[in-house]
Amino acid sequence: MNSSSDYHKNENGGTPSSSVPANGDIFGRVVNGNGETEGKRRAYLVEWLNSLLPDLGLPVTASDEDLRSCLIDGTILCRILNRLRPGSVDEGNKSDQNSVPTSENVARFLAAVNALGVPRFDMSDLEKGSMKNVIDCLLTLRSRPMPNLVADGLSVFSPTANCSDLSSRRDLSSRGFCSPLSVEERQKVLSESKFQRALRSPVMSEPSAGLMHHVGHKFHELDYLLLQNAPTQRVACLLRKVVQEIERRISTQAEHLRTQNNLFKAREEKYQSRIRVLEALASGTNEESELFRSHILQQMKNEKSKMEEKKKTDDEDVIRLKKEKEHCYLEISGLKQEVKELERLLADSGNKEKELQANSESKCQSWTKKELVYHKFMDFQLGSLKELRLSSVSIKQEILKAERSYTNEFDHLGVKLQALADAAENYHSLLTENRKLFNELQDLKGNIRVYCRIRPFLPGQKEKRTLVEHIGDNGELVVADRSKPGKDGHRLFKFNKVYGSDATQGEVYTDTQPLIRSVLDGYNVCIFAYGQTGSGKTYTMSGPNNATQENWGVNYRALNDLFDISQQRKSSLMYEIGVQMVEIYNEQVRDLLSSDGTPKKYPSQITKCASNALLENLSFAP
Ligand SMILES: Nc1ncnc2c1ncn2[C@@H]1O[C@H](COP(=O)(O)OP(=O)(O)OP(=O)(O)O)[C@@H](O)[C@H]1O
Repeated sequence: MNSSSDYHKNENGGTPSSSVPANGDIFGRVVNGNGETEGKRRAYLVEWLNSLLPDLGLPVTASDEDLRSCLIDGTILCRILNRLRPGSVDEGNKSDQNSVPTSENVARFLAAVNALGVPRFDMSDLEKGSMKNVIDCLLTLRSRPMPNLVADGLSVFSPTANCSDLSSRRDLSSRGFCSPLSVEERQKVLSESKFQRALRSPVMSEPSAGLMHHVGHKFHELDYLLLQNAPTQRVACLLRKVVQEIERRISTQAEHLRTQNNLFKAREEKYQSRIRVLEALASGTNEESELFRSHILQQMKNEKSKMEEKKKTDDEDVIRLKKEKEHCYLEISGLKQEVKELERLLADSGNKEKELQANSESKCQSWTKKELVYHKFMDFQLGSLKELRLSSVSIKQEILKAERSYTNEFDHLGVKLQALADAAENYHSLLTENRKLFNELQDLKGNIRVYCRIRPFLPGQKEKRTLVEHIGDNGELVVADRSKPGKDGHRLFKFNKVYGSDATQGEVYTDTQPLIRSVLDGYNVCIFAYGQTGSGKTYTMSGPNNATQENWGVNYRALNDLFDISQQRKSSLMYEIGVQMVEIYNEQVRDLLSSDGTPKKYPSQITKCASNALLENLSFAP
């Protein structure tokens, strides 16, 4: 019963979202005028009419005259009735207004309303009278559950139709031709009505474009969420919901199509059986029944053709819906793949997020450690900086102090330097005087000095006895030859100095060394050794073979002093030192520094000697 009530409510154009109460009780109260104003009732009516006929476009604040001008030709009234009960009345087409008088449309509407038992209005009310009756009539239609005219065996025919006469219908009804339908037929018709309602339900009435719009809206929402960086899980969930919604709608559509198919088949069978019954009846009746039969047959044929057309249209709808279904399946499969891809991406992003999180945590820890280290380092550096500042201050003070002391010292040094400069001025004169005195001393010692050195016995001569009897400090040497008698046995020799057999190379050089200084003072000096073979000349002048510094002879020591003294005097004097080396043997002079490597004989006797004591035509090594 509830579904039936809902059905009538929907059939009458009530919508749950409408601000006009869909409940008939409310309109009943409006009709009864229990406090509601006429304007409000008219507004209710206008709103209902707009919802019933969306193309009507009446303003809610429409006046009685607006309503009258809208309803005066009767076309809208017929459309209202046909919307409430399709096929109830023949609608006058706007384009046919010239051919169909407007009064006929109103008359058809009034006849149909009268048949429904709804309080009607007069033509004059609509033309020029009060619109109250018109509004009452329409609101009653709105509020009253609309009887199923077919189900109730009622049909509103056009006044011009042959069977519009109610009496005829009553006759037919009494003969059982137009009697109320059986319970089974009622249920079928009711189910057909349910089917039609299902077709007009939000699911079925929602065209595929609307469905796609809904899906598109979901995707638009998805895009919006993606743009808003919504969690990917929420996006995946939303996609799943979209897919589920599409699947649900497609399955609902398929179910309705199957139901519709079954209904059409059942209805076709019913009409076929009815045709067969009527044909059987027609075979044995009179003229009246023949007429009725032909009428019924014609009507049934018309209905059959209409149903076939409708079936054809529905088949086309089925094909179209199947195509849409396939298209939706394809879209669903695509969406599923996208969902899988998104889930995979979600998993990847989750893993990456974890990795990044772990990396960021480890980096954060390392940076924290580094920060601590840097803080410590900075503290240490700041401490060091403070110490440096303090030390720099103290250093500055010390520098200032040192500067002052250096200034004082410089003053003292200036004084000393002045004294040194004064002393330096006298230095050269003193030095010259010193040299002069030194060389005068050398002259006093004698320009020619003869020293005697006693050679010790060689290792194989230990059994021999020395002839030296006495060596005096003043250079006396007494040689005693016991083999010779008298004075010949004792000979006295006088030298500048006599060196005993135990005298070292250094002691021998001690008396020669001042002469080297005289050389650097510009005097010519000659040192030579004289004696018989094996007496020790080479040993004294050069030293033994492989001699060390300790055993150096006079030559090496003299050259060494030459270089030392010249180095000491290099600030004031520059010396050029060279050497010539010759051997004179058996009155032959040999150049020992000859460049060809072999000592060659000097070509002539030494007859010339340059002022600088160099031998002419002899090799000179600088
Ligand atoms: N003062 C000395 N102490 C130790 N040995 C010495 C000393 N004088 C000379 N001799 C040794 O005596 C030997 C002869 O000496 P050296 O060759 O110097 O004599 P010479 O006078 O140069 O001989 P020659 O005229 O034949 O060249 C050498 O073996 C040398 O080492």
